[in-house]
Amino acid sequence: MEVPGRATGAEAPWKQLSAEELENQYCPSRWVIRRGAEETLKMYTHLGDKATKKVRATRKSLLHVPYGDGEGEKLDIYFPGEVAAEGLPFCLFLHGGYWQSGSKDMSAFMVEPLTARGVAVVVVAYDIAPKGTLDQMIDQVTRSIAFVQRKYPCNEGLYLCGHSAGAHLAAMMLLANWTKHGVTPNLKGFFLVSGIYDLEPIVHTTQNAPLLLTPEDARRNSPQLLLEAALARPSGPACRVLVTVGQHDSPEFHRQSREFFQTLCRGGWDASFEEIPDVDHFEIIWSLTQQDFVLTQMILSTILREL
Ligand SMILES: N[C@@H](CC(=O)c1ccccc1NC=O)C(=O)O
Repeated sequence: MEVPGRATGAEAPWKQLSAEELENQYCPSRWVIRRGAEETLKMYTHLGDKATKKVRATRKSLLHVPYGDGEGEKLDIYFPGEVAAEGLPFCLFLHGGYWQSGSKDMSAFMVEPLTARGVAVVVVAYDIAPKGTLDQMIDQVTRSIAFVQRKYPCNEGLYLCGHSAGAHLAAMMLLANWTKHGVTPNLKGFFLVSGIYDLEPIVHTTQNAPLLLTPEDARRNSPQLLLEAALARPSGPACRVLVTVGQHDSPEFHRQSREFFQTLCRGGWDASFEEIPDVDHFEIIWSLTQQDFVLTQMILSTILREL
């Protein structure tokens, strides 16, 4: 089946936007509909904090586990039962915040509903900018996955979920070269939520101030370009990729998700695309605290169907 996409060589659509409009399109809080931008960002922090405190008090967990020697290379593991069991599916979560804000300590959104259904959740920290560069973050995420595979070799599957900038980091793992890590992680699925896959437009926005990405850095770290060039299925055959975007995400975020999905299809990946109704860029992730949220259900049914 021919999947429609941009013809090679055609000008990228974002290049036709004015500097002001580009800034607007890549500032997710300007597109929220139910509350103001500032109130939304506060609520996101508050709900993340609250969910994290709650699961740390109620779930069996291993907190601040080092996956490398760096100060920031830590992860939290939350278990479904009373014991730190091994033969479980593990869902690793990568928080968003434009690679410059957020932390694992306010990002345990999906922990309660997933652990309630028998899935262990790992919330991964990485060094955000300006401390970390994008190349370092990608390397850290790669090592965190190798670490979990090594620690739990009898796992029932590793699933990777990322939000926004975290979805970018997760998507880069579709292209990871595991040979130098001496372990092949049992990756069975990717849940990419409101992500950015082509970083080039970011270079021309104020979001780039702490990141200091050159156009070359952006291209080297863009899964959209890397997959277009590879057009192959780099990972195991039984790996599913769910690309989702919020109904109220900006048109550029919609375009990025749709084009990434189309490229995945062309590369032979088992990919699907869902626009999640009635949510903005932040509601899409904080609603994962709810068992009956449509995206929580999609994640759970993907993981549990595989068992
Ligand atoms: N300064 C941005 C914040 C932002 O983009 C963001 C915040 C929390 C979680 C994800 C985000 N976006 C992408 O990583 C804004 O105002 O929308």
